[in-house]
Amino acid sequence: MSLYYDAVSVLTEPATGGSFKSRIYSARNLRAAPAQVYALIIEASKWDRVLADVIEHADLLSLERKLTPLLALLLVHDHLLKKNGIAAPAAHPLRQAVERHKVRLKAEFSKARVRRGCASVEQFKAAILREKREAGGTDQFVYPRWVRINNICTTLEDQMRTTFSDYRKVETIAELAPCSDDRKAQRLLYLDPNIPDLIAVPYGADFTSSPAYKNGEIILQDKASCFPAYLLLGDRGPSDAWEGDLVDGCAAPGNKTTHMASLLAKQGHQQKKRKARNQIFSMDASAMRSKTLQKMVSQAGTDSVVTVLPGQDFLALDHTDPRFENVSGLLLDPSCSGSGIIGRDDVPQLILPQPAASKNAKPQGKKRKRRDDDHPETRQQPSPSTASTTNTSPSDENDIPVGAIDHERLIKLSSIQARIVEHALGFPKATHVTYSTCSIHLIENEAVVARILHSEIAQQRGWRLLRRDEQPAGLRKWNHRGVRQDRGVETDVKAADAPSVDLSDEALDACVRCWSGDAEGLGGFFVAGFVRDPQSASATSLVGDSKTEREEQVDEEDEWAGFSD
Ligand SMILES: C[S@@+](CC[C@H](N)C(=O)[O-])C[C@H]1O[C@@H](n2cnc3c(N)ncnc32)[C@H](O)[C@@H]1O
Repeated sequence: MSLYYDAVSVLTEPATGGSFKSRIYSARNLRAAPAQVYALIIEASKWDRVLADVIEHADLLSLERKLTPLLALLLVHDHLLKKNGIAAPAAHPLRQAVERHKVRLKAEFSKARVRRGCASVEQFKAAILREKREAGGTDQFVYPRWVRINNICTTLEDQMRTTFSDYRKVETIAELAPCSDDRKAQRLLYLDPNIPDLIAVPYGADFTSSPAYKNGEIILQDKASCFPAYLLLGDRGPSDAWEGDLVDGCAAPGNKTTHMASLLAKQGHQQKKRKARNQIFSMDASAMRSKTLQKMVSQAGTDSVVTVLPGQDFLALDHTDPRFENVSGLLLDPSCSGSGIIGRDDVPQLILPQPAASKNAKPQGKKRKRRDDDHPETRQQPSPSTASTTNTSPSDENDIPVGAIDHERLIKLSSIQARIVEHALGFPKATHVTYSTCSIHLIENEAVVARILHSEIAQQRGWRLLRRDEQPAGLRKWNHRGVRQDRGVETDVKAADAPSVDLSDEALDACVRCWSGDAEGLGGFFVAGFVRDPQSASATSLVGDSKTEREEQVDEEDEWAGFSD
């Protein structure tokens, strides 16, 4: 019986870091085998609509008051669909609570199958998976698995000859949509037109045991997360290779750091000839997350290019420190509300039968998708992508959006975000800076950009936005650009007070956006680039600014409690 209790606790406890699967496999409090718990949840989630119907029609929850909706669904799944039935002794009270109703349950299950015109359980399963996709809209919007080729140790051509040799190229992301239960079997591949060396494959594809993944030749990184490094380093070649050192100020787990290293490697022929190689200083204020960063840097083979500064607060970095005197480019991807992160199929959102008490209030058999507040036992936080596909979760690095987002919190976040970018603008030789978030909120995106452009440091030193026509080719043709007003977001702000941003059309066109729920297969994301003419200002006036920043930081100490360690 521990299998079912474990599955219930996994589904109801708040999500912490890591993917759903990795959380189960690393959980210390499970008594059943993690593989069994995971398999039960995944299988039951495929059948949830049917099982909820069967349980409601059999009146199981009214007749067996000990069963909660979630426990009932898991038990009935095994009772009806597992060869050996419920994994508990025959005399166990909960097993008996289900088996007492076996005739009714079986009859309702058969009725549901026949209603769909299916002759076998296999046909039935295919039909309900189709229904699920249609209901979830996932037949229209495809969220693929994104794979970035790591130019430090391989090339796209090499990978096409090896890891992807038996994959068939398709022309659109829509063709990566799952069309059967077995998504892993579909060896389809889409070459991304915006980001060089980026591939999309069907979401179910698993590379974690492939040599290319283990050797760091391929990195699982969402497309939007590749925008900042590409915007910063662009399509440079041997003749105009990047000059100077780079900083990734908010770097863990390290996707964008290793992407910068990979882009530099593409221009690397130059580096061999030069005495001084470009260095990347990569840091994270969280000591714990810096360990992941260091691990990722090593796994990607970038140790010789990247210097990790563990536990380093970017705002405390001294502009006059000789180590940073050649820093010309900085990438800032600070903590944000995470409101652009899509749940995808990480934590299954189960449709449950109605609990006995509320059932009489509604016509029998009517079902709706349960909201979290209907059933405390299903309360769970959305999980990533993916993000992060490098076995880290945006929940580690950003706030997790649950329902409406607190406006006060957004204001605090945006103020730190702006301070972080303004600090970046003060490095004496800096000429290029990118700012990104996985938030969909104007206040964390375009509004931060406007605030930065108006800042004293930006004005003094001649910083401006990198215009669309100056952006790398792949981003120039990306059509989702900055917005003047929030779109489809849920906050506690009244419509009349909703902010709008004072940026010119050209400035908005310089901002790059991604949205979930369209044909691009991404979550919400934002990135903008800032540039300056190196001749346009001196660095001397900046030392005083940085002291003030540190003083301000003490005032806002409560913000720093947000780190996960
Ligand atoms: C969105 S995550 C970064 C993800 C990372 N860029 C990647 O692509 O893998 C934000 C990170 O910024 C770090 N952070 C926030 N404020 C910071 C600061 N002032 N200095 C350094 N790191 C900071 C957080 O600890 C968190 O790990």
